[in-house]
Amino acid sequence: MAVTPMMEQYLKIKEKYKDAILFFRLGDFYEMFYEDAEIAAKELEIALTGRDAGTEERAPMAGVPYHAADFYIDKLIKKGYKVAICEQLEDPAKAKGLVKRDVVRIYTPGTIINPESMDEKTNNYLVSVFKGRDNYGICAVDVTTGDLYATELKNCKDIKRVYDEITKYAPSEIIANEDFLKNNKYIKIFKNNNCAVNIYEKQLDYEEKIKLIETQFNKKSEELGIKDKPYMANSLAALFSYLQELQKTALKHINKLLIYEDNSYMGLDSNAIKNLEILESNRNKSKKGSLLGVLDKTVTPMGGRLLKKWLEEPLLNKEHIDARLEAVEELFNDYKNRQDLKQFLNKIYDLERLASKIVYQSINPKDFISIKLSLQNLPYIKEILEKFNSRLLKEICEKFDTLQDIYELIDKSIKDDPSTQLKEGNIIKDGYNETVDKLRKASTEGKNWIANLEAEEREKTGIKNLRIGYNKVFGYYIEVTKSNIPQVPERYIRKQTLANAERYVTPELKEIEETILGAEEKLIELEYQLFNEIREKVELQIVRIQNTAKYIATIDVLISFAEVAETNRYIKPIVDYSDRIVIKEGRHPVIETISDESYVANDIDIGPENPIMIITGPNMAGKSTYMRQVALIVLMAQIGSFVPASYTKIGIVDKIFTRVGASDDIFAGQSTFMVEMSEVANILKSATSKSLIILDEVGRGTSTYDGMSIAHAVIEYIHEKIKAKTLFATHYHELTKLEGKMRGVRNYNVSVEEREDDIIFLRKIVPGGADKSYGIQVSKLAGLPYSIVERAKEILNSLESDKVIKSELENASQQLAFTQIDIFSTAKDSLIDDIANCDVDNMTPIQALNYLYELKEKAISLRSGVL
Ligand SMILES: Nc1ncnc2c1ncn2[C@@H]1O[C@H](COP(=O)(O)OP(=O)(O)OP(=O)(O)O)[C@@H](O)[C@H]1O
Repeated sequence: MAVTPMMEQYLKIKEKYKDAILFFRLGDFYEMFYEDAEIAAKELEIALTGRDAGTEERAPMAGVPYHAADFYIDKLIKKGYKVAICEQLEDPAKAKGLVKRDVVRIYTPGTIINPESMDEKTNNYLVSVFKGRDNYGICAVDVTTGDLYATELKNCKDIKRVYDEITKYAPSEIIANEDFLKNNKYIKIFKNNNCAVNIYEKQLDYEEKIKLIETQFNKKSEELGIKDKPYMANSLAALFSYLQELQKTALKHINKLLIYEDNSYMGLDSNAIKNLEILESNRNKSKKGSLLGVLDKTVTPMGGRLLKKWLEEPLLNKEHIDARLEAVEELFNDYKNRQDLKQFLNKIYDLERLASKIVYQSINPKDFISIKLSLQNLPYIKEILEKFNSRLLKEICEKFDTLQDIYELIDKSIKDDPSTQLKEGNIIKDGYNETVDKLRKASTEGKNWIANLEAEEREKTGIKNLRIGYNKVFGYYIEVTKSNIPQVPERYIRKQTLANAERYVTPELKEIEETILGAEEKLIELEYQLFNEIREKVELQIVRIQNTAKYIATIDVLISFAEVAETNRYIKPIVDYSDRIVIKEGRHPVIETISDESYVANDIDIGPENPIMIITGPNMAGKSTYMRQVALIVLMAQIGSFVPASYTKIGIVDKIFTRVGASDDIFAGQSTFMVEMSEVANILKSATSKSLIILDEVGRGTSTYDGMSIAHAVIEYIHEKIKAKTLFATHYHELTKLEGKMRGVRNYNVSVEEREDDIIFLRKIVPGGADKSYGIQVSKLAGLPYSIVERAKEILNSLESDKVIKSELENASQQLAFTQIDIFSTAKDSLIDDIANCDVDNMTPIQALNYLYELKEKAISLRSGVL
């Protein structure tokens, strides 16, 4: 049996889009067939039916209504499918034979353009990566806003670095050349985070690739800054050809290429962003409980997105930081104008995403009203901006384009309450176009004619409930109920019989109908055409709209900083190029807002002569909080925000590193200790004297001695080679001995007060090392059942007199002395004497451990001939 012509058409198109679910437009529905239908029925929870395909078996079919398609497309995309939209390319009513159809757009996670389904304060990035040996080109685009960023990583042997760069964008889709995907353990992490990762390579000559990019921006490669950046150019070319294939439209809103270098911003790797809980809290993966959660008081989606970007890209240039800080200060001090500005910002819609909808031709008349209502506020915003004097606000004010010509165009052309559908009319305002006015008159007058005719016919026939109605099949008709049929005059022509009524037409009614319907049809067509013309006119101004949108975003973030500073009692930090970090009465910006206990402020003062702080103290005392608070205050200062402290002077930091707890690599299948060590290695490789390093219990992942030795060696390396400012929290109290031995090392502890069996956390950082661990007391505080705490104490006591442990320690120390260390016999004798004279039996395990540690050091010194 031959398949039906429509099915043949379907199969032909489907053949070209095998990897996508094909939405095949049939009238008011998108239908899916065969396997696509089965997937859609399951994933979208819609009915699976069948359709005669001309074959022996009916073709499985599932469909969604055209008007609700966005919802279903989103659902499939979120589940990782690609969706191809096949439209009718001609009016079915006018088509001769089979309606022409073809795919007009393909949606993937990184290319959906329906902003309603996204969090408005989050960008949706598609990242393109090109790898050539150890060089990488990376670019990221948000097609809903037109934002495009690109960078190149040269001689990059560390794939984690590339992972960090991509992770910054939290992409929903990555395309890359095959090389990049080969043996790349991080791909799994992206996929686990619901990011689609696929190979995409366009077989073009390099010259053709450059041409493709130049055409997109209408600029030469020198001007674009990609001339000597072949890897970046490759990634950009792949991106644009991919988008063109998918979207089949010119991408006019992607008109700016923002190139940045490795050192354009403070280096913040994915670990730091995660450990410092900058964008989301680690506990519940939400904005609440993160720095972003505290700082975000933005009122526009554009501001919300920009704030995220600023948080990930703290500045390095004092002048730029100061410009932001001065603006925040001015807004902070001027409550009245700040509130006025905020009130106007509050009325502004997402201009960036609306501008993109113009390009994609998915904008509807109501969206235009949103644009108009937004633009209406811009002159007031500019007026208020004129009252400010700080550099940044002045500059924004000067460049601020109020877009009033666009406002006027929309105002005079689009109705205030238009329909959302383009093909329903009711779009164009009266007075904008003469023909529209005329047609509209004809159609409204036509309606009066109908009303008059109805009254006339009632009069003539004496049928009181005679009524003129309309439906799509018969057009206008006269309806008479069954009981009145005997009164129907002969000139009525019967058209339809209903249960209780009959429907008729008359020649006169048909004449009026023709005039009305002709006018309405023409009106709808003309309104549609005019709407497209207006859209095209606004599209020409898209860059201006985008620029204004960015200024609005900037003002919004600066106001947000000022508001938070006021609510949370922040102060303006001083930034300079000194190498010191001085913070007085600093607080953790997040913990201070969510903690039940009142927050205890702490100081820090580290610089070239004392760059390393070793911080000891019991569990729960507040070591991690303190270290994170220092990093967060530095970061806040460098994004231009005020900070939670009473005084702050920050010597600009080039990178912040953190080594705390678990990281993404654990998910890539490495052991805790492996991850810990490779992270430490990475920090030691990348940090400079201008960096800030936070190390929380490094060495914990292995046995005590190994761990302690590693911690010791790491501190030594940082002290001698890197000289970075380092905060090192540890439970190894032995490390506090380094204070006397290395000049730049200082001991601090988070103080506690011991009361009988309990401890009280004072949360104050004080000089000196802690001398006890209080592990059991802390577990009691943490709610460990009483019986277990008591049992733990018993065990501790028994351990303290446990001979087995002591003799093991003794054995170990003897082994150390005899077998491992090659030393002169006299020296060896002195060690043996030491061990022999030592009263191990009367030591606690801790003392014994300390003793062993001393022995080890002594043995090492002996070997190097120091003694
Ligand atoms: N300065 C402070 N003021 C008030 N509360 C604090 C302060 N510092 C820490 N806290 C509270 O103490 C809790 C524990 O702090 P933190 O996790 O920093 O301890 P820690 O010493 O790092 O513990 P561990 O060694 O077990 O990791 C925090 O969650 C917070 O609620």
